[in-house]
Amino acid sequence: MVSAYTGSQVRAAERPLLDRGEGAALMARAAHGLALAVLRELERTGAVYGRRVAGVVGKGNNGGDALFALAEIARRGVRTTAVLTGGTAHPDGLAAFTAAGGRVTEELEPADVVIDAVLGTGFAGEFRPPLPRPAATVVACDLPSGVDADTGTAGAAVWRADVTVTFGALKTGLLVGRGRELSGTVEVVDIGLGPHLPEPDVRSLDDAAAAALLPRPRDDWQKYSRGVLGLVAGSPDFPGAAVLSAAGALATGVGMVRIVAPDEVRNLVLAAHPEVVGSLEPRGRVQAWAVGPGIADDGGQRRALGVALGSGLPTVVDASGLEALGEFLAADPRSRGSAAEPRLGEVLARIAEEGTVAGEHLVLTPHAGELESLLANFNSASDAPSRDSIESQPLHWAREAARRIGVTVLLKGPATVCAAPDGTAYVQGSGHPYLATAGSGDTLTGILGALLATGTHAGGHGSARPVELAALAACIHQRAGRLAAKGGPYGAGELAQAVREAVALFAA
Ligand SMILES: NC(=O)C1=CN([C@@H]2O[C@H](COP(=O)(O)OP(=O)(O)OC[C@H]3O[C@@H](n4cnc5c(N)ncnc54)[C@H](OP(=O)(O)O)[C@@H]3O)[C@@H](O)[C@H]2O)[C@H](O)CC1
Ligand SMILES: [K+]
Repeated sequence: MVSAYTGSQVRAAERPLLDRGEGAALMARAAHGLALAVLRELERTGAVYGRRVAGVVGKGNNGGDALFALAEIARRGVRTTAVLTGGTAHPDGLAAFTAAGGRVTEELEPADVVIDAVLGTGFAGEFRPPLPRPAATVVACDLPSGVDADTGTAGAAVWRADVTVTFGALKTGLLVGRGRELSGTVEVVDIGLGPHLPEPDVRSLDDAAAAALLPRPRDDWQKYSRGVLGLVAGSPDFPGAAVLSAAGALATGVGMVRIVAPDEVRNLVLAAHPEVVGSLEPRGRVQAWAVGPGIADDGGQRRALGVALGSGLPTVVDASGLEALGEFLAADPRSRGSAAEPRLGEVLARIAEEGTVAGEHLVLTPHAGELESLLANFNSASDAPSRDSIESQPLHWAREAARRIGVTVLLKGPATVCAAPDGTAYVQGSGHPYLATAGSGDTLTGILGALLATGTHAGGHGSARPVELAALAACIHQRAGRLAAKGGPYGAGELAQAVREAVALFAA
């Protein structure tokens, strides 16, 4: 499991050590880690001796780290220079730098590697780098200067780093938003903060954590104990969405898929997957629902949405299902209140056959545009975010939507953010650009539906939270995207085989 922390969490973790007078030791560890990373970059591209490294150095401790690192690098026979952007600089760092032969310059001198150390976690407000980004390899000290360590937001001119060497713990802002795009390869240097770190702000599943979460069938289970997924998907205009989501579910592993769809859609699904059973209206018991890919604006599928939402079972709502949900929210005057309430449950109680409450078992899987409409419908329009702000602050808005609506949210984007109503959040950011293809989302809905059916009910794996399974679904989907991309671009129809391979990797 990868854990990430806000800038303030890391600064609070440093506090007891600084109070014990260990600030210089912390900075020495940070600087040493940074120096090693820069030396590695030099070695990767040739010799070390005689090369040139320049620092763009601010007046705070971030600049201090860089000056100590430059001093260490200079002792390896590298020519080092520094531009001091704040007029002053960390006094001990500057003394070490000049003692090692480093030169302060007015202009940035040509260099093989440039260290970006204008600002670190002390950054607040707005920032425009004092110089244009050089063509050299850029190594960011702690984080690219001007990236907000908590949110990942950054001004337009903030430099893109090739490598970011971050100290003490991974910062949330390097996982999401522009911070993710600007940080390049991220390396965490341990400076001894471990015992002082709180619960992480966000987590990300690595392969081991994904493998531990993956529901695995037991020898003595039959298809019903493995879990049955009810899939409400496809319409005469979009029959393929049903085929792709069924494929995603089957490739992930589930006891059975029951599809609720019009005849022509069912026939198509059955032709591709004869093991699927189906009907026009919801029939038979299921352990989870997946609702929405390609559904039409007709009474039957609306009713099925109501049945799913009213069942109290784990349910993923995607695509057209989200539109329908948005209309329900908009139509109910009680959904137009303050930000914190009313809860979705009050609205759903009217549309469902049985009363229900919203809860983390409902997983909405919007992209930024869909979340914009959902929140606009849910709130008084005045404090609903624009699509742009959702895209620049995906973690904030996924969390906020989960809290306001009272559900689990999987927000799609360059990095997928999964958030539960209590603020628990996961970020999965290792997809492949080819994954952005028509039908890819339908496959994801199938994957998540299967995980909810097998991973949350009492007869199954049982203990996983929907937010964890949402993160696992994103992780499987992204791994599948990378596996499928080996041979070049692909259509979503080819993803299912790669989903099976990804699941096999995690199950091994
Ligand atoms: N604390 C430690 O011993 C360790 C710290 N590490 C490194 O330190 C930085 C954080 O250092 P800090 O000095 O707190 O802050 P910065 O260096 O990031 O920036 C400080 C100054 O920048 C100015 N500032 C803030 N926002 C802006 C802005 N938008 N534009 C321009 N300038 C800005 C601010 O000065 P003001 O006078 O304007 O308030 C700050 O003084 C951390 O990132 C690590 O790199 C090590 O990890 C080791 C231990
Ligand atoms: K920096």
